[in-house]
Amino acid sequence: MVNGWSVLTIVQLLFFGMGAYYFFAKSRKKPLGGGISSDENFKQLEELEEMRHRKLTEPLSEQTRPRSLAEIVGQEKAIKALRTALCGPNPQHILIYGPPGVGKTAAARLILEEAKKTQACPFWETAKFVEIDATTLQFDERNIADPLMGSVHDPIYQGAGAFGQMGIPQPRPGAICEAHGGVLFIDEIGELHPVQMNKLLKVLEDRIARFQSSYYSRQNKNIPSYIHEIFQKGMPADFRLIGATTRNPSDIPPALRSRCTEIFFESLDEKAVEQIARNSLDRCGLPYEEGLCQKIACYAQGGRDTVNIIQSLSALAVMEGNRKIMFADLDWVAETGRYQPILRRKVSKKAQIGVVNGMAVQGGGSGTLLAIEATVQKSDKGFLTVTGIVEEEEIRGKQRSSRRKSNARSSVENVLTVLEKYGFAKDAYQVHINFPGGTPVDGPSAGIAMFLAVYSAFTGVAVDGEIALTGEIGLLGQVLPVGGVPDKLGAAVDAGVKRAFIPKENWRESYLNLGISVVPLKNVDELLEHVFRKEENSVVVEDGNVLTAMEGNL
Ligand SMILES: Nc1ncnc2c1ncn2[C@@H]1O[C@H](COP(=O)(O)OP(=O)(O)OP(=O)(O)O)[C@@H](O)[C@H]1O
Repeated sequence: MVNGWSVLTIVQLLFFGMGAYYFFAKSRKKPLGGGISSDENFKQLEELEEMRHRKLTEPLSEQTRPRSLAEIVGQEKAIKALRTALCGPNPQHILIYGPPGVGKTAAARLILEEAKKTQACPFWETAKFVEIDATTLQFDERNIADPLMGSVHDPIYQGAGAFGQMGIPQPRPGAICEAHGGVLFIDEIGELHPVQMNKLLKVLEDRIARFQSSYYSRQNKNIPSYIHEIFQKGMPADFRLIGATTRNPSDIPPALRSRCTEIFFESLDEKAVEQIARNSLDRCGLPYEEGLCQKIACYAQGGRDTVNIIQSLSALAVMEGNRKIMFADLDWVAETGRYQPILRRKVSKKAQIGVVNGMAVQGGGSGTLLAIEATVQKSDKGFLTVTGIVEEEEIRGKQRSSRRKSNARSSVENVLTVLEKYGFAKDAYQVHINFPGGTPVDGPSAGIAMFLAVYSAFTGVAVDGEIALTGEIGLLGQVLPVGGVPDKLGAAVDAGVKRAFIPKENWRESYLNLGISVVPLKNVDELLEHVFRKEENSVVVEDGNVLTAMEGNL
């Protein structure tokens, strides 16, 4: 009996086990949504999990990324402006301009956390920083997928799932909704398609994301109430925008600019690059030869270049088993990476005839010094040659574009007219003005600098090498205001300029703290008075120290 019971029990258990296995195996084979069997699903999940565990070491660029605003080097003014714009009780939308690799993205990534620490700031602890790169956003006219603005997954699509079968359109929120309550950072914002830009402007205005679909009907009872609400009232998209760009402000649509606080990141000077190199090398933990950071600054334009060079140096040290990074290693990295030594122009202490330093702004809004050379020779008939400038400019309008003679070229002609007041006869001289160095000059702000160069060449009086100028010239010799003066003065300070001349209307009290003498001008008479009045001219011009434009070694 006992044996009979146990045989029956064993048989029953056997049948039960087989049944359970049958059902289990069947359920694994049962297709999931999208026609994938659960076996396949398990397999894919396992592969994903394995991929997640397989990690390479953290790249140096990650290790050296600034972790606080204090670690962003050489951008003190811009960081202060960023704090002012975002960390107060009423945060603003922001546009950040600047050359590549100088800390724009790094600063944007840190500013929201900084704002959260401020008492009055409206960002919640959970506020998100959502980052998107405009160069990767392909504009899709059919609006099937839009990671920025969001899209609607209509029931006609394959894989629209259970909702699709019931004819329900499904709104898919984009980055603007994800960033609700926080910050939306759009890198390279200047690359947005004009249609995307217009949609973004609308969202900044309304702070709502709207969704539309021809499959949506208010009467459709199948549609869940939350989807009805999204179609009827939109989805909240109240965020602060931070856009970063390497383009010039004039390339950004005025409608966007007018809604944003504009902040300018500077190109990094040698000292800043050295500091970034020192910080990064310290984080690598490898000793290095004294003076290596200064040498890195000869090759690196900005922070990204610096970090890349150090990444190669540390890899080389590990590969060759070196204990210390040496100059020779840097030479090898520079050679194989095709890094060119950077010419950081310092002004010459020598006074020169027909050579002056103009102050200019280049792409991304950073300041630079520009040499301007002039020669004047007696001739039977007047002749003007200008080299190194943009001869013609294209003006692009909405409907059409047109070309005109460049502002710089017209400005040279103004200069010669003004010089007539000083005894210069246009018809009796051959004048050649040159802008060496390959920086394209396309604006009128070199007016007074060209005037001084030609005046010097015409009179044979040398100009102090440690002065620099910016300002448009009017036909009556007035000095007219120009843009970018703070950046221009920054570049003048870096290049060792002692006196800088600017239009009176550009004057600001803060220029008193620059450590150089900044002189405001109303007209070119004042300029000549300041530059050539003996007692004010700090440079004693000895004969052997005077060069002409042709002899001058710039
Ligand atoms: N001013 C700086 N101070 C410290 N590190 C910097 C600075 N600028 C750049 N770096 C380093 O270079 C890396 C790249 O800089 P970042 O991405 O912020 O440049 P960017 O200005 O946004 O350039 P892009 O316009 O090309 O996006 C940073 O992660 C950081 O390691």
